Amino acid sequence: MVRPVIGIIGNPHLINSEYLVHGAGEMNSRAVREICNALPVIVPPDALLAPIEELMEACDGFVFTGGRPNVHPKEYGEDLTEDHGDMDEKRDGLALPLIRALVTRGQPYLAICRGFQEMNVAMGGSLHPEIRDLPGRDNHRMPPDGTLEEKFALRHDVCFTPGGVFARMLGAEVVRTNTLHGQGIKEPGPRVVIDGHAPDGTPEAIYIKDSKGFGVGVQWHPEYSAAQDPVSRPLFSAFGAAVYEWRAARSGPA
Ligand SMILES: N[C@@H](CCC(=O)NCCCC(=O)O)C(=O)O
Repeated sequence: MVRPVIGIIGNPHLINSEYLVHGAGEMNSRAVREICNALPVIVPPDALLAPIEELMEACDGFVFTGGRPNVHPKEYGEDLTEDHGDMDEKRDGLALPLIRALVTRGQPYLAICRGFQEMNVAMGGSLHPEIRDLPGRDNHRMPPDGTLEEKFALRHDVCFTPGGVFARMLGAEVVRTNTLHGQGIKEPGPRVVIDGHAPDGTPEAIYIKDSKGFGVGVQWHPEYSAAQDPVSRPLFSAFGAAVYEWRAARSGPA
């Protein structure tokens, strides 16, 4: 059986402070393989190496992964400050136009954490550089120390719009998630629908109004222990079903 291909947008990492590699968390590939039943392919986060037109033909769907560097504020019309932390303009240069093209085409994608923020910016929204500094907001950052299990521990609820896209897809109006981010949505893009919030009001789940295809973004990390998590499994399953439908519509049943 020829499985659909899901492109997993990677991140740059320096090995020994000198050797640049492009990679993505194994947990993303595992969720794509085990739940979506698709072939995971890690995509270099550089549009010069992986032009989006070629990517959209080579892959049936995409996962926009998390990443420590932030989206450059110039992408939403703001000046860079120290608060914005590290940047990755090459990834911005691939992810933002790719998301816009996927929305236009109706090709499936799942946006996670930085990917969620890229989705909002790509569609005309803005970000706040440090949401824990906002009145009434909690600290959503990854614990600086501890085990991976502690860093990805479930730490807050997400409340979905009753009867909305996420509530129907995940079969619940309130779910429990992890949280590993410092930035967050400030203003949603004109077509960005915020369908889920944390108790402190932080946007946690979005989709694009009047989209032709499957495309959702989550601020948390559903890829962690996805096969065992009651929220992650239906999320990746719905994404996988959309990718299979895309593949079947393009070239017959996979
Ligand atoms: N940089 C953004 C997005 C956060 C994110 O994607 N976190 C996952 C990586 C966690 C880590 O390696 O620190 C933000 O901080 O909001």
